[in-house]
Parts: sequence; C-alpha cells; structure tokens
Amino acid sequence: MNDRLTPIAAPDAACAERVGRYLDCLTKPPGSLGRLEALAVTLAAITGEDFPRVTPPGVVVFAADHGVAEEGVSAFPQSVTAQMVANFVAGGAAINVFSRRLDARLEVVDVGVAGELPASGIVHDKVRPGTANLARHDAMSREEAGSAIEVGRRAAERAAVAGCRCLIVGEMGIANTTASSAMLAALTGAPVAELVGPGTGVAGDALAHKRAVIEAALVARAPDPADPLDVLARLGGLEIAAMVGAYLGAASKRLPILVDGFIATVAALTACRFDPALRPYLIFGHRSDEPGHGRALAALDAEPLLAMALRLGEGSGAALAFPLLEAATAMLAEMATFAGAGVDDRQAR
Ligand SMILES: O=C(O)c1ccc[n+]([C@@H]2O[C@H](COP(=O)([O-])O)[C@@H](O)[C@H]2O)c1
Ligand SMILES: Cc1cc2nc[nH]c2cc1C
Repeated sequence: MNDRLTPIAAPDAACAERVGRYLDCLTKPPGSLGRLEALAVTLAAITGEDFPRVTPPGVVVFAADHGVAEEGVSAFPQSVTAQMVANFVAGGAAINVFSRRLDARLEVVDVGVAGELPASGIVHDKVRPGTANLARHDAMSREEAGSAIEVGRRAAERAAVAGCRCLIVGEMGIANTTASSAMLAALTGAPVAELVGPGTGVAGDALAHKRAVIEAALVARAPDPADPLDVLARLGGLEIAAMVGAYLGAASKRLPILVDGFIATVAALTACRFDPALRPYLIFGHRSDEPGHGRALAALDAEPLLAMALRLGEGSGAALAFPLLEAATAMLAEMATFAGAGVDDRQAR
C-alpha cells in the first residue's frame, strides 16, 4: 500500500548519540532531568536536528460515526458526533481550549459523520456517512478503509506544508471505543473482557451488553489479524483509518507524533502493523482511564508521559503533554554548559 509513497526513514542514530553526549555537558548532574532527556534524544532522532523544534504544533481531529451505535454501546446518542463537530467549529471544546494555549494549528476533518455539519470551518473529506453496524456487517469495504487512510495522509501533508513541527492526532466518534476495543482484541488476541471499558460512561448491564456485542462481532466478522486493512475494514472506523494515515504521513515527513488516548493508540498499533518503521516517531502523551489502553500501550512497548485519569479523546491528552516536548527542546537550546557557565563538572565521587 505504501509503495508509491515516501518511505519512513530510520531515526537518525548519529544525531541521537551527539545529543545524548551534549546533554551531559549541560549544567545538571548527568541524567538528572530523567525522561525529559530521553525525550530530547527521541526528538533529535526523529527530526535529525541537534536542536529540534516542535513549535508550532498541528492538531488534527478526525470525526466519524459508527453504525454499531444502534446497538446501545455508548452512553451518548450518535447525533452527539455531529453536535461536537459544530462545537469544535465554534471553539468551545476542550481541544479548542488546549490548542489555543499551544498556539496550535487546529484542523477538524469530517471523514464520515452521519449528521448535518457546518459548511465552513471544517475540512469536508467524507468517505461515507458513518460505518455499517459491525455487529451485523463489515464496518466498511477495504476500498473505503483505504480511502479513509488517504484522508489522514492528506491532513498530515497539509500540516507539514503549513509548517507544523509536531502532529497531535485526535478523534471524535460516538461508539468508537466499541470499534477500537474489537480491533485491539483482533490485533493482539487479548481477551475482550480485559479490554472493554466504559467509554463515555456505560456501566452495569450496558457494559456487559457492549462486551457481548464485541465478542459476537469478533466471531461473525472473523478478521485476519495479520492483515491490518482487513481488521480496519471489518471492525474499524473511518476516523480510526484516517488516524492511521495521518501517523504514516507525518512520519514520512519526519514529524514527531504525539499520540492521544485509547482510540488513538489502537490506531497507532494498526499503523505500526502496516509499517513498523513508524514506531520510533510515536510519543505517547498520556495513559487513558479506558482499561484497554494499558493493553494497547503494552503491545507497542510504550510508556506515556502523563497519567491524569483522562478519557475524553479529541487529542486532549496529547495536547496537555505537548509542553513537555517544548521543555525538552528548550532545555537543549537554552541551558548553559558546564564550560560556558564556569561550573565544575568533576564529581567529588
Ligand atoms: O481517548 C480515550 O481514551 C477515550 C476514552 C473514552 C472515550 N473517548 C471518546 O468518547 C467517544 C467514544 O466513547 P463511546 O462510549 O461512545 O464509545 C469518542 O468520541 C472518544 O473521543 C475517548
Ligand atoms: C460530549 C462529548 C465530547 C467528546 N469529545 C470526544 N468524545 C466525546 C464524547 C462526548 C459525549
């Protein structure tokens, strides 16, 4: 699928090594800034720059609906997807607030919302108005999943052309924790009972029903776990496919990617199945409260930056983690060296 596209380059190991050595020249005990130092090295390896920059960041939120919402698997009705897109356009959602704090370029992309949307203020790139109900049919065709991936690639390309130096990828889609839990079970073989959680807030009998819907869909759809396009098409979502494309597109531009919560991480796992060269470009913003997130992170051997008991989506947790990336680059660019500041770097013992 990626043949005619720019391949993802290996991270720059020589640059990472130089930056690692330089960090030990800065006025602090070696390693004392902990994971911030590792973050600086990661950003250098991704960008190939000794003094990487991550500003301005780009935030892209992909929105789409899910036919499986009709099974009663979400605490909210499907109409909330379109209503929240209108809220994004009006500037009142959490991701609007956080994007403004970061001076980020925010773009909202309709890849498959079923309801009426504002004519302006969003990118209209709809593949189809919502997926089919995955409890009864494949969510979409392979061609549609491929088209949604291309929507995501185009969004990453626009962010790169606009000068963004880091990409935050968010989503909005009622019932997408059902789709992503099913995908995660298919991709990892993990037991559904360990993955399924409240999403927007289902509990009790409704949560048991959500689990049963996913169990039955895995049997009925029987996706090939070795074929990520098959998993996406049978169980996935249009916004999840677009996130896959955005990650792959951003990495081919050497942009660091800040991954958000549960759905975003399942999309990241799927994208890594398409191309494992993506993995070094992914930085994980936070550990979501959705129980399946731990499984998804473990499958990617990922340790997120924050744990704030968030479970919103929209890219909100990644946006909250972004200042840590900025701090890592500022540490490199602005801290004095031992020699420059006249500080003795010999350790007494
Ligand atoms: O990012 C997360 O970890 C996360 C966890 C739970 C819910 N969400 C958001 O809530 C919606 C999906 O929840 P649900 O219950 O409708 O499947 C979707 O719009 C997501 O952005 C997001
Ligand atoms: C209100 C609301 C806002 C959201 N943002 C992302 N997912 C969401 C789900 C709901 C229900």
